[in-house]
Amino acid sequence: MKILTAAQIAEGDRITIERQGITSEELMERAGTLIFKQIHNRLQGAQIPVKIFCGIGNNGGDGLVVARHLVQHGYTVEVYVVNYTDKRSDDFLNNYEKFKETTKDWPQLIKEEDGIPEIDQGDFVIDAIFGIGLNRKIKGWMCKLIERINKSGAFVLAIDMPSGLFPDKISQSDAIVHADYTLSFQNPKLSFFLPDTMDYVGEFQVLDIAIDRQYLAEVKSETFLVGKEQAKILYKPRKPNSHKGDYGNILVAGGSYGKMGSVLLTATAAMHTGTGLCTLYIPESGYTIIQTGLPEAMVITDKNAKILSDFPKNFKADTVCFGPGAGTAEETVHSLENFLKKQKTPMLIDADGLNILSQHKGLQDLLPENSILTPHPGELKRLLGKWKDDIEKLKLAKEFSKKYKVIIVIKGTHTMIINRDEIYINTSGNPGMATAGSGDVLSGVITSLLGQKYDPPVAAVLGVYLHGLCGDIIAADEGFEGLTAGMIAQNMGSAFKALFENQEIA
Ligand SMILES: NC(=O)C1=CN([C@@H]2O[C@H](COP(=O)(O)OP(=O)(O)OC[C@H]3O[C@@H](n4cnc5c(N)ncnc54)[C@H](O)[C@@H]3O)[C@@H](O)[C@H]2O)[C@@H](O)CC1
Ligand SMILES: Nc1ncnc2c1ncn2[C@@H]1O[C@H](COP(=O)(O)OP(=O)(O)O)[C@@H](O)[C@H]1O
Ligand SMILES: [K+]
Repeated sequence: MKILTAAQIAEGDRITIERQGITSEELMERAGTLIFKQIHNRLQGAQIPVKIFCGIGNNGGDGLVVARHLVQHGYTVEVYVVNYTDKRSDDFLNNYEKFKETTKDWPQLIKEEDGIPEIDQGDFVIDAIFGIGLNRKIKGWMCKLIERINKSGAFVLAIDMPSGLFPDKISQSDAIVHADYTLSFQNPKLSFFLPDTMDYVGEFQVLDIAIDRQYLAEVKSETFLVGKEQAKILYKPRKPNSHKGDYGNILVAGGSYGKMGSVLLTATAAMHTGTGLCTLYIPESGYTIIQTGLPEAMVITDKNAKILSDFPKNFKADTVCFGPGAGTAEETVHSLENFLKKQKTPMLIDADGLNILSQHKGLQDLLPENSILTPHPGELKRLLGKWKDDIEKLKLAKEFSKKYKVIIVIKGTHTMIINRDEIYINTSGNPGMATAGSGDVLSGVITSLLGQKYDPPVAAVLGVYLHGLCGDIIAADEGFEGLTAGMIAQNMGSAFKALFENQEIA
């Protein structure tokens, strides 16, 4: 699914109105009615005090539609218009009149701090102050209103977006509604997925308001959401008439004394992702650990007992994963440099491999084209330098991706795959995966797909999705706390199976 900018969403509304031969008020009625139905489904007529705060634009208009339906269905509703200016939108005004006609009552106007009502913990607050039209930071008494909403402890439902949040930039103000739930129209917004802003959104659901399908199909976006539907079509079925040589001969290089488990996890994950042949290149002291832990894999040992210092001269792999547990010793820098010089096909660099690249920037020029880097935020900061906010982080990552012709997988709650100007936002995974070694497993999954000749951007996008999906499948049985990286590595097969099953896990 595409992530659209505020301007593209507004254009979608305009085209929909034109092509469907409806008025903008009818589109607003459609949007507001869908929100009402969701609320009505949840509340089932319960007499919870509902307080709706409406701005004076179309987000406020949506709020008034919801308010009218709630009143008509017998809910206890207080409607407030956050009247910071009298320049109200036409569709707001139409619904303002309609509300009065239907309910025989005007909403209450808030024009200053004194007019802000008390909000109790037991209230159900609907935030319809600002949506995608926010174009500057919120000032004055409206900050006090937002502060009161946030401090109230009431359940807060945001319409389209929490007020104060921009769809695709970061607010420098803390006057942002902290929603428990957001019901958004048609396409989710970028800020729903960024670490800086996602907590304001709470849980969210996207409602289909039937924006023109042709417009949605044709509109150009460089930011995409990856769910099961998108991941499924990337999968390449295995052929009956095939042998292990068809599924990649990969090399996993890394490990150091005390950190041999990392490469074991990586290689185990690769084997369970369908790799034909897997060889590990590890310090000599890891030999027994790996041969016992993963009998399917072959092992070549470095001459150094505790760290990598060299590279396997007479070994040719389809792709290489370098870095898990490797450390950053001078000898290991030399080892990575040799791999980079020798490997002509895209490879994957993770963990200490990335730290070495950050400390020895000259090595970045040696990265084979379309290699994949898989940093967590700490590793990314070392690689790119500091950023002001998540939007600048994405800009820096795109610049790095273009300069070095590589793909960057920024790991996190919503892992983002950066391929030049494109961003793919992953939707699978859960907090149970915030556990030691789950990143090592991801490296094994993506390297395996690279070895199976998936195009590097596809290997990254599909690998990240499957890794998260596997985590979700395990968490469904074991809970978040019970989930370990080893379980993900061992159970990757279940993620492939779930790609083609109907039940909704992620
Ligand atoms: N056609 C329709 O009727 C539809 C309406 N929708 C709703 O329309 C919303 C967008 O409506 P609008 O474009 O009217 O914008 P908003 O209702 O989000 O904002 C209203 C106006 O406030 C002003 N403003 C922006 N930032 C401000 C600030 N910090 N302080 C004071 N004033 C500020 C701007 O002039 C803006 O146009 C969406 O979020 C959604 O809720 C659509 O999503 C669905 C279709
Ligand atoms: N809250 C979360 N929700 C979804 N996925 C998560 C969450 N926390 C961590 N992950 C995933 O787990 C992995 C953690 O990787 P990383 O930080 O490198 O761990 P390690 O270094 O221990 O291997 C990443 O793929 C990340 O996206
Ligand atoms: K809102």
